[in-house]
Amino acid sequence: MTIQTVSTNRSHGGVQGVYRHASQATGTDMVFSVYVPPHADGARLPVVWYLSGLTCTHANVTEKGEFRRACAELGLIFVAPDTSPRGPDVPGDANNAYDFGLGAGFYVDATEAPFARNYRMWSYVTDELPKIVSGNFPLDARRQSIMGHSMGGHGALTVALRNPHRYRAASAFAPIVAPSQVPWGIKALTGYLGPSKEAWRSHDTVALIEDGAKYSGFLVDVGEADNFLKEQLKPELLQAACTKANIPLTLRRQPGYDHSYYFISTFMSDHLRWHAERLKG
Ligand SMILES: N[C@@H](CCC(=O)N[C@@H](CSC=O)C(=O)NCC(=O)O)C(=O)O
Repeated sequence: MTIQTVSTNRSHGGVQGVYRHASQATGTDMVFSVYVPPHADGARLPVVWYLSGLTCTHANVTEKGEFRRACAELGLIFVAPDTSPRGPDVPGDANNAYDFGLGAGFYVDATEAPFARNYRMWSYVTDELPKIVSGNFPLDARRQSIMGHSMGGHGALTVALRNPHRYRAASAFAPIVAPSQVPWGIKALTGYLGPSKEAWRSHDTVALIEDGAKYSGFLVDVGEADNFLKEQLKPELLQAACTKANIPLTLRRQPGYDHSYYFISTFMSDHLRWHAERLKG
């Protein structure tokens, strides 16, 4: 499991790195970023995984997420994977749309041809990448948490609900909470998993909760001026499901904020503090 260093930069006393490796999960090269905060020699640190949204690579949050000052203060490693496999032989959307295929892996292991060969982002983010990061960075695997934005918020919440003992905290910015019920999700889940809605339920936050998944609680921020709020995000469905299942949800509706990294970066340090509280000890 060798990784190649693409770049490293000193930042807030720690190191922001970008790395490349050959992925067995996706059958392609994959690029990810890791911020390691200043720390004592030999220390093992808690880690926050960040899953990005449609059209993103590792670079969007790395360059615009404004997480490093808080991670340095709180002693958190921050890892940002890509959102899909990429390469000349990787199939994408037939019409080059932004919401399927390249940059839009939806954090599932595809079962449908021709996507099943490469689109294995569930295995990548929950299995292969954690092993690679554990083997190359000073992380404490007992202290992990996960967050994400939009499609990545969907990824973070579903990964946490299905692995509640591994991820001690989960939060999201503008997550797609019920992909089975909204256009982005219906397109992606049909394309990757096929038409049977039964197969979608384990990749749908609201359906997972309806089906009995439990979690210690979520922090979710949405912008009230987000153009995707009503058609694609539908936070009210998460609120109803959490209320019914007695899952604590802190849902904050932020007036005037949209879907962009201006929104995410504004509330990033709140989320990291919330994670750090739950990653203590
Ligand atoms: N190009 C599309 C919208 C694409 C978009 O807004 N992508 C978001 C994530 S959306 C849900 O997963 C994003 O994070 N973009 C990258 C960025 O740096 O802002 C359109 O124009 O409608």
